[in-house]
Amino acid sequence: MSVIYDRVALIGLGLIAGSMAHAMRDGGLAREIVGYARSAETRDIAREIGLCDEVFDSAAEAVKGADLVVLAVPVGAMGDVAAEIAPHLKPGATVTDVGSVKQSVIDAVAPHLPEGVHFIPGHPLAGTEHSGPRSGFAGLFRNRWWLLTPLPDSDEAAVQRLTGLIVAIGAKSDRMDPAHHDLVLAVTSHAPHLIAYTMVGVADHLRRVTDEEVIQYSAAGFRDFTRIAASDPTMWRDVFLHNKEATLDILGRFTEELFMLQRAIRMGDGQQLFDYFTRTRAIRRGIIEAGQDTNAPDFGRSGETKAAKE
Ligand SMILES: NC(=O)c1ccc[n+]([C@@H]2O[C@H](COP(=O)([O-])OP(=O)(O)OC[C@H]3O[C@@H](n4cnc5c(N)ncnc54)[C@H](O)[C@@H]3O)[C@@H](O)[C@H]2O)c1
Ligand SMILES: O=C(O)C(=O)C[C@]1(C(=O)O)C=C[C@@H](O)C=C1
Repeated sequence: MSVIYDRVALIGLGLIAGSMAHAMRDGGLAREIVGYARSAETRDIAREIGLCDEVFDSAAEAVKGADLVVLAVPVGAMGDVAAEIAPHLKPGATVTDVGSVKQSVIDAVAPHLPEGVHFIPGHPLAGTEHSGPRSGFAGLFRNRWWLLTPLPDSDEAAVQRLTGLIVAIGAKSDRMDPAHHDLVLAVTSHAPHLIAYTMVGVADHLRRVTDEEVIQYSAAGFRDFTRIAASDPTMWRDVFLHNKEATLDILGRFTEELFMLQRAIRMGDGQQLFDYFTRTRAIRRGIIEAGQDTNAPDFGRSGETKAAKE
């Protein structure tokens, strides 16, 4: 493959930036990959494992001369990072982000960026419960969606070039309106994470009553919840605080459905339960038939756990 950007600067050196670095290097997609992370420990690890060609001690230094700047920090930190790098950006550079929420990132970042710099917000729909500079791997984005939410005045050539990188990394690219993105992700990612966190919290309370049985005999479904609930607390705190309206809307709908099923159980209404589960099974089968179930089993790669990062 051929070089798409001469110099790429990764701001934040965790799971997503690290996976991009591996994928870009494997594909020869950038002549030079440089990076910056806030914590000195993360920068030292990144240097030790050769994650980038060079790791700088400031974001301002890292973005100098970069053709593509990727903001890969928690969504609550995007605005401050944008303010810090803005005076140092090369004219004509593209700035993108990988945040899990789009409208609030646009509101926080766009006002800081100078004219002549192309801001193209994005979100790869791929991740694991691991984080930190050791957790990335080249195959993370393979066959996964990577959504772009360009602004009305985004430069089409710049969007095409970024799309070229995303496709070369192995992902599938699509465009979406930012508010619509936030609603869709509230359903497919944000509310499910909150439910997983809650379920594991409930089990933790119960564990004290049942003397560890809940954890010891945890079945596959609950294990999946614990994987999700091991995700990074900073990242997910920021997701919920910055996609508040959509998440609360979906959680309201979720609660109504839960009460409806709760009532069916109480009333012994087996038909209602059966019909409901038949409908949800058909949805799952539809996803598989459409080839959308790309959650390959090798995603549980070694790396720091979210809790042990930074
Ligand atoms: N993990 C996922 O499943 C996933 C998937 C898609 C998108 N995202 C999004 O990607 C972004 C990064 O997530 P990740 O999983 O790579 O996180 P991570 O915790 O693995 O890495 C985050 C990096 O940002 C750095 N950082 C934190 N605050 C900073 C600040 N104020 N200034 C500079 N650096 C800072 C940390 O040192 C770390 O290097 C987040 O916005 C997240 O919403 C995550
Ligand atoms: O597989 C996982 O660990 C994930 O939760 C990844 C996941 C998701 O919900 O699908 C999490 C957050 C992101 O913004 C994108 C992807």
